[in-house]
Amino acid sequence: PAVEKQRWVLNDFDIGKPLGRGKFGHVYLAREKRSNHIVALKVLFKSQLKQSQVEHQIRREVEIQSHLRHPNILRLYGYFYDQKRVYLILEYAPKGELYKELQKCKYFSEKRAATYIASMARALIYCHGKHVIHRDIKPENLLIGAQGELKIADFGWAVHTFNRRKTMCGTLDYLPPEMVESVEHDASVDIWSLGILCYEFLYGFPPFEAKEHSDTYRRIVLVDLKFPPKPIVSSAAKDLISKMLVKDSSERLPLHKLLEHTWIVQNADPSGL
Ligand SMILES: Clc1cnc2c(Nc3ccc(N4CCOCC4)cc3)nc(-c3cccnc3)cn12
Repeated sequence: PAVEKQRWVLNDFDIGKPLGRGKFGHVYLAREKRSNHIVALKVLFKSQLKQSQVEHQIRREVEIQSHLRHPNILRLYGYFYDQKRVYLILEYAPKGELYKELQKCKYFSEKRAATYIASMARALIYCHGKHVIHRDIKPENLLIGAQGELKIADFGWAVHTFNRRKTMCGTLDYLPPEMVESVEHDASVDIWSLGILCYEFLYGFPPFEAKEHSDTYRRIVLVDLKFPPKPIVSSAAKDLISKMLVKDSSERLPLHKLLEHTWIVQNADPSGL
């Protein structure tokens, strides 16, 4: 559509209040002057991107997110840049950041948690169908839409998995580095992270949290999964989490099976908002 070909410039927007600070710059509320369309404008400083060598990551984020269309994935409408900055034109999420909501509530009810997890599963099924792995599912990357629905934002760590044949026929010798750089993991990394997210929604902290990184690392590789006595959580919820946090990635519950799990069927709001 025409909007895709649009060459945006900063002057096309009225800039509003800062919504918050990201790692490489600020996010502002903004209004596109011709359409009066409200958007979020993420401003990234080229100097900082260069310093942290993340230009390719931003380019990948734009490439991937601009092609995804799903109610639970934040839209990326376009981008532009000037001398010093890169600007991402993003869908505005009117109810802000999910992790602040989780901090406020401490933990979510089983109905709210299941509704969020079901919508995340549907968004990830959509991504995986397009050979996109998010790889960075966590509360900080989730925003809340106008009807309270979850929006996966920040595809900074997403990758496009080449639907490669398992064995590369012929020699690898002629493959460029980016082809040989194997996407060492597959889409099941997002199932694991969704299991962590489900646990954190229900208990208020992630399952393998520890003071030292080395302890967290050990608890993850051992899958040292414990369910505290409080808050009281149904055995159906614990059963689902136990089927997602499995060391062998091929044994993790597939996302479409998650949507048929008793806990989801009995607790998720079918509107999926
Ligand atoms: Cl991208 C993108 C799209 N929409 C948002 C958004 N939306 C948003 C809405 C509402 C409220 N408020 C609601 C009333 O209470 C005060 C906060 C905050 C953010 N925030 C961020 C963001 C990013 C970094 C830090 N902090 C917020 C990024 N966004």
